[in-house]
Amino acid sequence: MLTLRALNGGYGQAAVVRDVNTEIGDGEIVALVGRNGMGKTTLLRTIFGLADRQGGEITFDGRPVPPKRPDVLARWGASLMPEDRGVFPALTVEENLTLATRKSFRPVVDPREVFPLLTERRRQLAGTLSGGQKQQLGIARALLAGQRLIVVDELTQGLQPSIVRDVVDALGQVAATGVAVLVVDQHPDQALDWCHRVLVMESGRLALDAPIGIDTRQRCHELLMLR
Ligand SMILES: Nc1ncnc2c1ncn2[C@@H]1O[C@H](COP(=O)(O)OP(=O)(O)OP(=O)(O)O)[C@@H](O)[C@H]1O
Repeated sequence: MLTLRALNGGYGQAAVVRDVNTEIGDGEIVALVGRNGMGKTTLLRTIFGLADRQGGEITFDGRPVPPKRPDVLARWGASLMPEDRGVFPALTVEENLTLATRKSFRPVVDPREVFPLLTERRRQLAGTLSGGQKQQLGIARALLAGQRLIVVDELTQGLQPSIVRDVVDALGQVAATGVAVLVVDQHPDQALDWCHRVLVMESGRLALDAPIGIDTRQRCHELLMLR
């Protein structure tokens, strides 16, 4: 579904993402991990046309994705929750959810059931929510808009463990219907427990791209120096 070929990206003259090649299939849940500053966010931004594509190709369901056109991927059913959560602070919670809703698509998991708080606070301005509450709203928006692909930068940022479990469960249910999921997680150790495949970024390149298994875990630990 999403294919990256020899992808380079960054900001103006600054090259950050270098020669990334990978493919994410229907229903696959992929974790993108790496130490701080290794280029995870820039890779996501390059895919979505929010950073400069400096070379390479991106295809989505076989169609070439033009650079600098976030609207195209959105129209094709891909959603991104960026690191800053991407909520509209001057709109209410409900308005934020309505804006993310697609006319012809209802996700298999209702984000309002995953995050009851969003119903309780539906009339509150999103800018007045706490960090963890904004995170729930951002993920809910990504679930509503992600008909084919859901991408979340820093999935567990600010979330209590019980909510993380609900989110992971929801993403699993969504993926079971064929939606692909790509998440950056600041707790790679946890992500390895529930993702199907892991991408490890080092200095803008993919140092590892492998299904989760005993060898993968060990290699990941070495690359991330978790032990
Ligand atoms: N707007 C920008 N202009 C120039 N360089 C940038 C910009 N944003 C990020 N960078 C640089 O790109 C590199 C990769 O940053 P990026 O945020 O993609 O890494 P990351 O792996 O997501 O890190 P973190 O886990 O800390 O968010 C860093 O060296 C960073 O300083």
